[in-house]
Amino acid sequence: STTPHHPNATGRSISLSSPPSDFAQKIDVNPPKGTRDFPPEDMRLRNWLFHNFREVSELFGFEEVDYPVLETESLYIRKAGEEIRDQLYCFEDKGNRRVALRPELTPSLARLVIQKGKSVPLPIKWFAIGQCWRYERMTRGRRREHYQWNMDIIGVPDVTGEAELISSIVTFFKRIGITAKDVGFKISSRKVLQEVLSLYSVPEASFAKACIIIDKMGKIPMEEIKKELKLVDLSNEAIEDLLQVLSMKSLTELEEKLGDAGEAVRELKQLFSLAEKFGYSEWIQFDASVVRGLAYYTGIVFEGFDREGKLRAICGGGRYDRLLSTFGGDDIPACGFGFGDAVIIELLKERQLIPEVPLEVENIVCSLDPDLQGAAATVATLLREKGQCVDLVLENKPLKWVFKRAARINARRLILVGKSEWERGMVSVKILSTGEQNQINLDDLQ
Ligand SMILES: OCc1cccc(Br)n1
Repeated sequence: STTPHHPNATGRSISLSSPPSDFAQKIDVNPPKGTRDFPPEDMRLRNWLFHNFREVSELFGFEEVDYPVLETESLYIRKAGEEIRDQLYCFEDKGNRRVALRPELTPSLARLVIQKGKSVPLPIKWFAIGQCWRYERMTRGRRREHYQWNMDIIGVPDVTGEAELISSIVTFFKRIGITAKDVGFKISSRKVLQEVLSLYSVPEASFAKACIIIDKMGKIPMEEIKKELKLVDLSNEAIEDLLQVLSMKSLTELEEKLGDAGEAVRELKQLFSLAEKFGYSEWIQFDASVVRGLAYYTGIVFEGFDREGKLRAICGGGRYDRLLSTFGGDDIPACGFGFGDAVIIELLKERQLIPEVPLEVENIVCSLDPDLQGAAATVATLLREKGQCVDLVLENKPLKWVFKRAARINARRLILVGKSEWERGMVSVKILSTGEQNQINLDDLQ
């Protein structure tokens, strides 16, 4: 070839068919701010986590669904002052449509349920694992994407729905070695808030906004909380009473305040009674301060927390009986939860429960002679057709290189295709853990 050869940064010679000025400027090899790559080792851990999400969901009889990561922006436009709205990853597409990268999965679920209408019998039990996005100023250096496991039950009005969902999360925790000593669930109901506010004839429109403000308790100063509650028309008396109720940690105390006639107390008592029957009482506690930060919750709300108090909420969910009707659908009761892929990994690291997820390849196959590359391919195919995993050495490499690769990929067997054996229809099989080596007839290879 007449084109000049220039060694590039890696020392490999490449033929520069065009003048050096076109030589590529090195790109930024990192992913966009706030996003992650999943190289093989991380991907194996993520697959392990998602496999457990899926196994539990299927154990509970839920069906997997998925939706586009891109949705119409209007799905998330709620006027309750939610953080998820402030951080919406939204833009106008080339068709002048306002679209957004989904910040959560529940609105997509509501959209699909309405789309399916009567063709899907109730109750619907669906689960999904999907990447969700937020555009947060990188000042806080937080992630802009995470994967969320969701389970939702549509069409069950009673707290048996929430009890079932919490049971599924407890089942998940147990499967990965997390116990009630590591994690608990704080449980309350937005009906507590509703019943307190109704004592002060607070307008319905203020309810969702008040919830979002209260969800910021512990994150912003109490004076700021009170100021914001005043701005949504709560009187000082209502605010003081509300804050007093929100500090309650016992259902008995709550019952003394609200009486036992209201839905809030009745539903919470029923949920704690069901928890006994499911066998997860030691995992849950009443905590009136839990309201969660999504505007559409209408009843029971819960969040999983690490008892050492070092991490952010592990998961969260609750009842959202009005969401479908706000999208123009029928008034169908619903409950669900979201479980992110990041905090749980931080917890497993804290507890030294990150599992070993090694790469495991059954066979590495290589030819000892360049003329036997085809024979090696035949052997690889024969094994693969029997369901055996094979790493086929694709180039003519010295044995030292092959052994090094076999160790790196954790291969159990090395299959060598040599001239003299091949002529007798045989290959050499070496068990790498013991060094035991035998010549095997191709027909007996399995
Ligand atoms: O949990 C709120 C949330 C939503 C989208 C992306 C990330 Br990271 N976090």
